[in-house]
Amino acid sequence: MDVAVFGAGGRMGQASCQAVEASDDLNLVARIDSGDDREPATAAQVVIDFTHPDAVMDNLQWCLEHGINAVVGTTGFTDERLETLRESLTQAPGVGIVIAANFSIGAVLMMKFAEQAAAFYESAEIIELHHPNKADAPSGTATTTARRMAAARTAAGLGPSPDATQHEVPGARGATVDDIHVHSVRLRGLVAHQEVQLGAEGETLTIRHDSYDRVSFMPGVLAAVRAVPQLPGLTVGIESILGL
Ligand SMILES: NC(=O)C1=CN([C@@H]2O[C@H](COP(=O)(O)OP(=O)(O)OC[C@H]3O[C@@H](n4cnc5c(N)ncnc54)[C@H](OP(=O)(O)O)[C@@H]3O)[C@@H](O)[C@H]2O)C=CC1
Ligand SMILES: O=C(O)C1=N[C@H](C(=O)O)C[C@H](O)C1
Repeated sequence: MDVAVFGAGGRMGQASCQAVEASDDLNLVARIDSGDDREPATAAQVVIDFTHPDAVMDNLQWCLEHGINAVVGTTGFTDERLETLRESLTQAPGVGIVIAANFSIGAVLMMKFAEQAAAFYESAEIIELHHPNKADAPSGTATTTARRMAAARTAAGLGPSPDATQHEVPGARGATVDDIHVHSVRLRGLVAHQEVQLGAEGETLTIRHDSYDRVSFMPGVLAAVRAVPQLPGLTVGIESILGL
């Protein structure tokens, strides 16, 4: 299968190019960076996009106009953006887009376990920790985890986590995503890490995932690349591709 990488010179783009080139069944036909002509990518059946939240929607519009499938790891997907893509996909029959906030197997499992556990604990908070060159906060993984946990909590009849704070320095309690507090650490030496902390009377549960190297994302990226031609429309997350 012929593959193009958008954001090829970036951290994830470089790792993706290496992974595609190392695969017997995939052929890297274009490396596209900001300002490059995308024309060489018209030879691809699948585009991998690891660019920037400000660039990704335009890139995907281009893919749809050219009938090219896409595997997208770039963050910044709001419900509105996903709805825009669903509408655009109706004009591009047969084309598939897979978007995942995190392609590492451990992170996919961490999100699933956190969602399962969320219904059983009165308190829940998320701490995400990343390298200091990351453009966005909170991370896409933390936002996705918080939304899934919040939905599970609501379904279980739980309200917001108990919190008697009345006086705080602004930001001390982090951001809130669907009523779940999310704390973002940016630290030289880190790659991508997340801890979900849950608490009930007399016990806590911590679910932690660490990506120490960007190779950790590649099995998930390649599984999505191989699957997307058979997945017309929008697929969010790779759980179904991994058979979870
Ligand atoms: N889903 C997942 O598993 C993962 C997702 N990510 C996400 O992937 C994204 C990229 O992360 P990372 O690789 O660390 O970032 P980098 O900044 O290292 O790389 C982004 C690259 O995209 C290029 N770029 C920007 N705009 C365009 C465009 N319009 N067309 C083509 N290339 C473009 C940049 O070029 P220039 O510098 O010249 O602007 C840069 O080379 C982020 O949103 C990040 O959160 C990261 C890791 C895992
Ligand atoms: O920018 C990163 O590095 C990462 N971005 C994704 C996110 O925002 O969740 C995935 C992973 O955490 C690494």
